[in-house]
Amino acid sequence: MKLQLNIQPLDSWINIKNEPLLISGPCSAETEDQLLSTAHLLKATGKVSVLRAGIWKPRTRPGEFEGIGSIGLQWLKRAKEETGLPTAVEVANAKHVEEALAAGVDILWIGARSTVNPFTVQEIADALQGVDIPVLVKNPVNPDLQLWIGALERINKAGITKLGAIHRGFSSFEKSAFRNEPMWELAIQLKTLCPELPIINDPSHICGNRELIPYISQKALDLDMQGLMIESHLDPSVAWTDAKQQVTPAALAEMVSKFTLRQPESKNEEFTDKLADLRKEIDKIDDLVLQKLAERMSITQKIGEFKRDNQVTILQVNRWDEIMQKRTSFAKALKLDVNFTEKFLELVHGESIRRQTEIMNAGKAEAGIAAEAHVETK
Ligand SMILES: C=C(O[C@@H]1C=C(C(=O)O)C=C[C@H]1O)C(=O)O
Repeated sequence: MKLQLNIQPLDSWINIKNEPLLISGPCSAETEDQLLSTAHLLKATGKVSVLRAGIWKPRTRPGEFEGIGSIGLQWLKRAKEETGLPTAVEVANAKHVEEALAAGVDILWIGARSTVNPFTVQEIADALQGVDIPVLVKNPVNPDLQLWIGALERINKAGITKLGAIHRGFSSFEKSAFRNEPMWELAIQLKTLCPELPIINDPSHICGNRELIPYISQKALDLDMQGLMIESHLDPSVAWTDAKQQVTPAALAEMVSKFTLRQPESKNEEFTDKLADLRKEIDKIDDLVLQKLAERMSITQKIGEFKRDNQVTILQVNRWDEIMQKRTSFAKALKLDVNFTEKFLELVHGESIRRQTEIMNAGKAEAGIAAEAHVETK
């Protein structure tokens, strides 16, 4: 089902100075001088459309720098007066909203740690009733698309139509090269559910280091995201927060000048004809893959009946191990990604087991079988 949000197009509420839309500024406002100097340097690049700065910082443990607080709003006001750049801050409760509105902040964003809590989001939404201001909603910390959507809906229901999402990646227990796993598929799902919702990528929080930011930014642009929020600091080495992931305004400008900007579609006839031909080939192959999968499933069902009649368990680890070994080395030879192949085979195995469970327990475990099928198709 499509997501019904009442939203206005991004370019009707942000004056995009340069493609791609770039929101930049320090992770935290530290001193008036730091914020103003950074703002002027960003403005001078000619590439930045909005100045961001965190002034209320949610920290995991007490005792760390929790943001400069309300005084930072006055610094942002000055930065805007001096540079002409509209400003954006993170708000995490009704008081933040009221103060930010009173100080003339142009754009508000809701952080990942707030998006996870519907009470917090509702409090912010209530404080925004009757206000006309753009709001950007970061994805929740955990990979839960429904929570992200729920927060967008709450803000939209409060009457905010200048609405966007920020993709900042998701926490994971697994060790990874990223601070937050991009899990692009969630952002893609959100875009599929609501194509008119602008999604802005936040490579700084996905990467957690400067080095990977160009790669993630380019990928986000190639996935047709509408903009980037990149943290910058006049001297990242002395930044009070997130020192490793901030870049200087000069490095930002250089990075952005190297991005390749691509269009979501082309009207070139030669291109569209060739694309249509290639897509026809894909359609045929997908049909064949599905037919073959259906054939495979009917054989596993036969095996299920055979096992049921001979009192043999469904799971056969040795056989499964053999399949994984053989198929992944075949996949390698075919130049298929091994990780992808493993994930695909695991899905197939799961479905094969589910079908055999149905056969083996017919009439005995209807509710459980239906529940598993439901989980898998959700
Ligand atoms: C189909 C079987 O049952 C299970 C499913 C398998 C499969 O889908 O290939 C392999 C091993 C078993 O865990 C089988 O035993 O061969």
